[in-house]
Amino acid sequence: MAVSTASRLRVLVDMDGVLADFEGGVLRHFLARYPGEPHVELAERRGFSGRGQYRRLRGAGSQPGALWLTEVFICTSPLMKYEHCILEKYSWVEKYLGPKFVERLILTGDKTVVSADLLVDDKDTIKGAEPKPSWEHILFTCCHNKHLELQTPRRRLQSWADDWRGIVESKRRSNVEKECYASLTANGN
Ligand SMILES: Cc1cn([C@H]2C[C@H](O)[C@@H](COP(=O)(O)O)O2)c(=O)[nH]c1=O
Ligand SMILES: [Mg+2]
Repeated sequence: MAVSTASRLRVLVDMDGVLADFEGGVLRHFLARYPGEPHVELAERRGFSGRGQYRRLRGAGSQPGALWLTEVFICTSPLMKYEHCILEKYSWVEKYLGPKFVERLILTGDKTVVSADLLVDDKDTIKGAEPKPSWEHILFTCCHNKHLELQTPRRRLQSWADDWRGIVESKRRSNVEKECYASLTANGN
């Protein structure tokens, strides 16, 4: 069966805060290392930078899914202090998602230059060299962003129990509609 290219969808799925419990891990690590120190409960987290919120505090005192015709890549930014982080990210993906996903791991400091239809990511603002990224950013709800009100037409995915299939299918429909419209106008209709 011939399938139009607009039906094929590429989805980038972020790692920290989306597939891996980055915030829970940081808090557990902090409590183990600094027992009794003031800390930020997950319910109190605001803003992407946990480090920033901890600084202010001190100053003051899995399972991506895959639908037919949907390519899924893991798209993650390494820490600037990258010595351990890169190996750990590869090992995490191999351990929890399997070797096939290791081939689908994209490490980049700039997600705007990666081409895809959707990017599921917990970071509320994703900026980079490309002012108009090809993907639509779906904000994955996380403790630090759940209080943000999104401007229309921005969309959220509350968790992996939420309707990610609906988002993928609506994107596919919109791509197919755009392709039909483009071919109609190209044919002078
Ligand atoms: C300070 C701080 C850093 N991060 C880091 C952790 C990851 O290396 C990247 C985000 O990676 P992602 O796969 O693109 O989610 O930033 C963070 O997530 N939060 C922080 O507070
Ligand atoms: Mg993230």
